[in-house]
Amino acid sequence: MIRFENVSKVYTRGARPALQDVSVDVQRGEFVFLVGASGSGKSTFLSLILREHRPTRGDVYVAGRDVGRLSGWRVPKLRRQLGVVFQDFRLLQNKTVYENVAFALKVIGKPRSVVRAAVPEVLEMVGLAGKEKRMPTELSGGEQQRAAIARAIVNRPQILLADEPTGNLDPTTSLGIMRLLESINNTGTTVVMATHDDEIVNEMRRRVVELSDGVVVRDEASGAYGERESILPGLGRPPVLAGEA
Ligand SMILES: Nc1ncnc2c1ncn2[C@@H]1O[C@H](COP(=O)(O)OP(=O)(O)OP(=O)(O)O)[C@@H](O)[C@H]1O
Repeated sequence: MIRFENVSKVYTRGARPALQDVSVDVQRGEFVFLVGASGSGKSTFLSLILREHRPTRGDVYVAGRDVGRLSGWRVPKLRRQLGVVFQDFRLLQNKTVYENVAFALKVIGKPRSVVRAAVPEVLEMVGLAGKEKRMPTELSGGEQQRAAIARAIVNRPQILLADEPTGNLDPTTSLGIMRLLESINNTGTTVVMATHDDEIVNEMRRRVVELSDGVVVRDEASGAYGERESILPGLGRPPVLAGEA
């Protein structure tokens, strides 16, 4: 579904590459955490999928298309296959929850009948039924992120990209957001999530791709946030219930 083939990205000539010879293959339906220190290249990785930038070397394939070589007029079609959520939610502040989600469909020309059917359904799915008329400022952080996720998936994209979606949320709220992302993934949507949230990565036990200075230093099928687990066995693992061991 997403394939990076020997991808390097240099933003400024002479500067250190933001990504260096990155090769990663994400299958349809996978859930992948992108981890790494600040500046390691996570956002750059996502921006190449979105064709916000083009690779300096190598190729990025999304749903079979070489997105670096896509002509400009095809980029909107690519982006329709991609839902995106951010740490800071990015809701339109002068629109209600309903309008925020409906807007995502209207701008791509969906007829009113589709909007009327799809918006309540997706708001129900993310747990915001009954809060359609609230303005973003009348929602908690977790609810704002749920609204942003609803907006990202209302068009049923094949891929959901999330850049630090729990970065502004407390641990309990974050867990709720992760359960939601998990349920979206369970419907077949491929999810790639950049995060610093070690607790969540350790809890979820999904594939982990770790970047360090733009280089993939780890790619584990069912990984933890960091290597320290191998030093401190048991850390971050779910507690073993009595009788289970
Ligand atoms: N638009 C840009 N122009 C120039 N350099 C950039 C640009 N975007 C990112 N960089 C540089 O590329 C490197 C990787 O940055 P990137 O934002 O991808 O890292 P990150 O892992 O997402 O960091 P964070 O966790 O802080 O969001 C950094 O050195 C950064 O300064």
